[in-house]
Amino acid sequence: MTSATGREPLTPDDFAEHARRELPADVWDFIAGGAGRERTLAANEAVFETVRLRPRALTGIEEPDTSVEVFGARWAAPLGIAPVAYHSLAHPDGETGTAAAAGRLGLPLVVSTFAGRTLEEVAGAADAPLWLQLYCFRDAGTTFGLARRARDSGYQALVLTVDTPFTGRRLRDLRNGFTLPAHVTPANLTGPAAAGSATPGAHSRLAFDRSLDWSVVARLRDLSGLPVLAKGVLTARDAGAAVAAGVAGIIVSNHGGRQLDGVQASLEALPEVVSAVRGRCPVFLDGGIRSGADVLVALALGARAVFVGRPALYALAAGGSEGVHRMLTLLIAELADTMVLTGHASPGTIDADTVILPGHSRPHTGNTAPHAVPHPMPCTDRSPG
Ligand SMILES: Cc1cc2nc3c(=O)[nH]c(=O)nc-3n(C[C@H](O)[C@H](O)[C@H](O)COP(=O)(O)O)c2cc1C
Ligand SMILES: CCCCCCC(=O)C(=O)O
Repeated sequence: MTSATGREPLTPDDFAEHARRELPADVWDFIAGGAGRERTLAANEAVFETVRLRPRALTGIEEPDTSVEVFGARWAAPLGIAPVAYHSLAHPDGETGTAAAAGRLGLPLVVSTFAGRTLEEVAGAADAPLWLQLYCFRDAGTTFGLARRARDSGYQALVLTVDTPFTGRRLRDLRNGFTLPAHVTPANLTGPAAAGSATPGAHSRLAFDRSLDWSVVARLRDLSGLPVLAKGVLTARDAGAAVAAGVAGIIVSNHGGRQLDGVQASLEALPEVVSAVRGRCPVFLDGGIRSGADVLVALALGARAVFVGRPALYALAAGGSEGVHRMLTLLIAELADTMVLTGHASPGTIDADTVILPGHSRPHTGNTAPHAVPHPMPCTDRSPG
């Protein structure tokens, strides 16, 4: 697991560089790419470059405790792995390798509806919390069957993806004519819900249920007995609808820039959602997290915890399960260092005054409570990557 320069990877970007060399070009494009002109994809990472941290000196903190409690479970850090389809595209270790790596570190994994391993196999490979991400199929029995299997095999929550009536227009995949290699199949699906020979985009248009409304949250919760989170919320209006529908949590996400190109970066949308939720459920974030400092910034703007998507697949491609373990270890170490240097002994004290947002020479000073909501993020100026 060495980079082009022959060195050990030290950051998620180092793993990405390795993965780019390892993977077939069309597989790299499927993972790395976004929708349309990839403006939102670029914005997700670029927005973190615009936030400044405020250090604190002589705080006496020797070893910070990075752990957080989520739905009664202790995570070793406010960090988990976002649902990403088909880990076996990146490495034969697949989702079981990712789950084992996350589990060794006490971090959660959200398993995709389009996992290449069965829910039960993944549950057997991990000690840490598992959540199941759900897409809702036109055949509702398929969706509800997945929810029941998750409950029966010890998954702790369901994550309903609400931003995907069909997958976005991913131009790289269209230009490449991307289809899945024969060995990569959705292990938990059969019949019309399984992708068959169609491209992922075409299959989603045939199989996903576009008639859904927010009442599906209560149906999933009632039949599984599991908490249901909504993933893909970017506005106060949708946050209010999600809370009214009874979600246990919200994941602020634009699907890694793969759905509606041109929407805000996840971090830009976070303060609006946190403000609308008013503490009624925890708010999480994914999109563009590439360092421990990024984790801290998202917490300062109100996230309870964050998830990484592509970095997990890149690390898997670079070094299998060990690669994922290494990448997560680096992120936790970076977070711990950043906490010491900004004066936080635990995630619960990371507040809005820890950061300065673009356009503000001084930090927000009105409310120093943990997870206070600072000024809205102004739009950032950027070009597609
Ligand atoms: C290759 C790939 C596959 C994905 N598959 C799913 C999926 O099956 N379900 C889902 O809700 N989100 C899926 N996502 C979106 C991720 O859950 C997450 O929102 C996004 O990757 C976060 O951004 P990041 O990659 O910058 O960390 C996928 C993302 C990628 C890159
Ligand atoms: C119909 C198969 C689609 C897999 C979708 C995975 C996903 O969400 C993604 O962003 O890609």
